[in-house]
Amino acid sequence: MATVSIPACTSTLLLDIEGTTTPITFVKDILFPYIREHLEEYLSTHWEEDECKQDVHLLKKQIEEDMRQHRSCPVHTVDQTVHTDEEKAIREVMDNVLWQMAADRKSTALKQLQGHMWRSAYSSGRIKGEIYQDVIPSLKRWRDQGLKVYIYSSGSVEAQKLLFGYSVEGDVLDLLDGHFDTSIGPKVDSKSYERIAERIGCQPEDITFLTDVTREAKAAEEMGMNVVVVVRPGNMELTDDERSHYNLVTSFSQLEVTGRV
Ligand SMILES: CSCCC(=O)C(=O)COP(=O)(O)O
Ligand SMILES: [Mg+2]
Repeated sequence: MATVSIPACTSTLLLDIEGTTTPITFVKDILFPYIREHLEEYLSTHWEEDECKQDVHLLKKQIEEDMRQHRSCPVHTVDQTVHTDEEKAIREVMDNVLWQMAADRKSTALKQLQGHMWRSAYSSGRIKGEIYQDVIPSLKRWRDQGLKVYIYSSGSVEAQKLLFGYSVEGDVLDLLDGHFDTSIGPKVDSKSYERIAERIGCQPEDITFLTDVTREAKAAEEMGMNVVVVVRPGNMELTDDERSHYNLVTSFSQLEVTGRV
C-alpha cells in the first residue's frame, strides 16, 4: 500500500466528512431518508418553537436569495388538501426542503434544519454515526504526533458533533480540535480556506485538507493548503487528470507525517 507524505510544515489536518471520514451511503441511505420521513411531523410538532422559527426564517431568506439569482424553485399551486395558514406554510417549507435535498444543495439553511432534526435520532440511539475503520486510529496517531485535527463539512457544526458524538466508535469528539461548516463560506470557494486558517491561527500552508471532492481540493489548493484526495467506495470517479494531479489515498493509514515521531 503506497504511503503519501504530509509535509513537515503541516500542523493541522482539516477533514471533510461525507466520502472522507464517513461512507456516502450513510448520508444518502440513512441520514437523508430520515429527514424525508420525519419532516412533516417535525415541522408540525416544533413549528411554534424558537429554534424551528429561526430555521424557517433562514430557509425563507434562502428562497428570496434563490429568486433574486433566478434559480428555479418549487412552484406552488393551490393545495386543496391543506386548510389552515399554518398547514399551508408547513407544506411550502416541506416542498422547498425536499426540492433542495433532491438537488443535494449544501445551503446553510437546509443543513441547519437537518442538524436539528437528527438530534433526537442520534440521542435515542436510532442512528449511529458511521466512521471508516482507519479514521480513529489515525486521529489518535496524528494527535500523538502533536497535530491538530479539525472538521470542515457542509453538514452543520451541530450535525457534525452528533455524528462524532454518537458514532459507531462511541463519543470521539475529544479527538477533534474544532469544527467548521458553510457558515464560514462554501467549500468550493477558496476564501473559505483562508478564513479557516485565520480562525485556527495558522497559515493555509500549515494545513493539509482531506476531501473526496476535487472542486473542494482545488479551492483549498488555490489558497495554499496541501490537499489529499480520499478515494472511498462509492465516491465520485476521478478523471485521469485529477488522478495524476492529486495525491490520493484509500485509507488514512496511508498518510505519513514527515519529520515527526
Ligand atoms: C455532517 S453530517 C451530514 C452530512 C451532510 O449533510 C453533508 O452535506 C456532508 O457534506 P460533506 O461536506 O461532509 O461532504
Ligand atoms: Mg465530502
